[in-house]
Amino acid sequence: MLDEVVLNAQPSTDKEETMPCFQTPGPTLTFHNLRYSIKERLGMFSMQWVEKDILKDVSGIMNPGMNAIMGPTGSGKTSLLDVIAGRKDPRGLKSGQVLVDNTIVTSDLRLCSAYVVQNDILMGTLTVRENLAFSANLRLSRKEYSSADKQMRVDSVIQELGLNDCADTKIGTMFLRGVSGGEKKRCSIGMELITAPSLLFLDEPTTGLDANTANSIMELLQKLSKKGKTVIFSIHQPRYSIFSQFDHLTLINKGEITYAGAANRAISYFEDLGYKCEPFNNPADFFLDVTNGTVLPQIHNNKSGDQELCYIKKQEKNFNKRLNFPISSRITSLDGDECVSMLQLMLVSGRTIRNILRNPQTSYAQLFLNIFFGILVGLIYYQIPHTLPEALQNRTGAFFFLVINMVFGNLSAVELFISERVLFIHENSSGFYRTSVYFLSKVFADLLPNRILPVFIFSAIPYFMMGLKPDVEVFFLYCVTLSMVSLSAVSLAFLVSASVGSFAMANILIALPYVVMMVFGGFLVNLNSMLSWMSWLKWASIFRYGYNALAIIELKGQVFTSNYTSMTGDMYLDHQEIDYSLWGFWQNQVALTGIMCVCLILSYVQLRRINRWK
Ligand SMILES: Nc1ncnc2c1ncn2[C@@H]1O[C@H](COP(=O)(O)OP(=O)(O)OP(=O)(O)O)[C@@H](O)[C@H]1O
Repeated sequence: MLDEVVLNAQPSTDKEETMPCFQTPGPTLTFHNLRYSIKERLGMFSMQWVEKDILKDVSGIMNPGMNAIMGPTGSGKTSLLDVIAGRKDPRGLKSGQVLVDNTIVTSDLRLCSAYVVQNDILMGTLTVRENLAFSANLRLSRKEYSSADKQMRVDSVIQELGLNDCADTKIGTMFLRGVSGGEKKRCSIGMELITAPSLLFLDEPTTGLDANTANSIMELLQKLSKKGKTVIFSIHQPRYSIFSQFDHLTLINKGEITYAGAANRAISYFEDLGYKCEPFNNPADFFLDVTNGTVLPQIHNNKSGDQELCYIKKQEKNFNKRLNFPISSRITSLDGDECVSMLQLMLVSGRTIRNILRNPQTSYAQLFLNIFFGILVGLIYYQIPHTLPEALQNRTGAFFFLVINMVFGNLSAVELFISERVLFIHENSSGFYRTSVYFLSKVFADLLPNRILPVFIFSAIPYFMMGLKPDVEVFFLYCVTLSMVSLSAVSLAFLVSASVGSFAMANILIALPYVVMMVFGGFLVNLNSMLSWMSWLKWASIFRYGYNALAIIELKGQVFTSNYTSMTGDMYLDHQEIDYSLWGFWQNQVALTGIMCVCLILSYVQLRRINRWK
């Protein structure tokens, strides 16, 4: 269920408070004997799989405050964070439980907690304020929050995160320089704070930031934790000023916990075990050296990690007494699903349109390409005569060329879902909107305006330059045919785009069906003389349906002459075995509509099947 989710959100009556979204007390999270494994193929071509444990029977507690998960590269920090945040594929969890305030939670925890990913995932063409408003509008209940309340929530998050100066600056894209890395990270945190979560997960929040920016991000997190939130984050090798802000430390190495307890007790714990932290050494570096085995104990000590395990057990006992409300009560999906879906559709479509308008390079290129090829086709087939053989050869050639342009001119559609894949996965799994809403927003806001309008421009230019039938109805049917060809080609590109994650794969996969369809289009090869077991492919050819429909509307009822003979268009269509009856024409449109619908339905199915687990 990916309906609107509100976690501990304050009702609108709280709006007079200065920072209502940061007031809630955070829960205590514990995890017990977690064993998480992944399956790996033995060799590249091997059919055998082995299970590799990446978390080995780990337990711990995270109380309200700053909870750091630290360890060397590949130690399992992110995996531990993802498992306790409900973001990792649950099939890999072989044993163990995660409890929040003494209630067992499943992967649904992701719908009622906040998770800030390592690589900021934001819409680059929108400003900081617009991104935050998008999160507020989709995730705050309409029943509890008026538009003014949501606006106020956005303003308070901007103020709290110190984003005032860049609130109206765009995040930035490949073509557009936007806010700084630190501001982007703050905005990502703000996207989650909009729902006033009391439990906040962050995956390596300081990675890629300079020392000062990293420090200010951690100060911000500490400020939030002081207001009672449970902040849990993975971090690689923090400097001392950052380490000193931790309340609780979980040290992990090779999937096993080497320390879990108060951050300020960690040094004495390791000293008790015989490891000595040199004066002026950064404790974080010291702990990593110990876990890596770079530092050896200076005195032999029989104490083991059991001492710390006792500490964990004692804590467990304490928090077990505190029985708060069950976590499930935090998930408040709204009544009136239809209304919610319509609102989501409006908001997501609005963002898509805004994104297209602010990033118009592709649309301009598409329009320019259409005008260019329209004029080119018009010039090549300028004023086609009614004398044979040019009359038929040029007309059929022009139709096939038009269809080719229509199909291949829409290749750019393969990028649609690929370019936003990460954003979609993040927002969808965090409960911003449903898959169907995202899909329909693309259909309404991209497919229709971006793929039909340019077709009419492209169709009109060569039609009059070529001197085809001067008849309004015929011109209209000609435009409808080319639009249908365009839509079915785009739908196929959508299907490929929703099925794969990389442009390289998408280009290979889309080129293959387009070329096969072109060969079976009825112009390059006589389909009646083909091997019978291959000729069925003509039924799946967009080119064939488009070409046949154009040939019918232009050639039917025309007479072409030469010095010695004359030939009707009907005779030519008969000869090509093209059914030019009324149904004969419309069955091409029905087939194109069918291809379009099947491709769109399959695209939606593919979007739903995208792996949302990390
Ligand atoms: N889905 C997966 N498929 C294959 N291996 C995985 C998967 N998830 C985690 N691993 C492996 O588990 C180990 C721990 O990975 P994880 O990303 O949790 O480490 P980390 O401590 O966060 O590392 P880093 O600091 O480099 O991000 C690594 O060896 C990693 O390759």
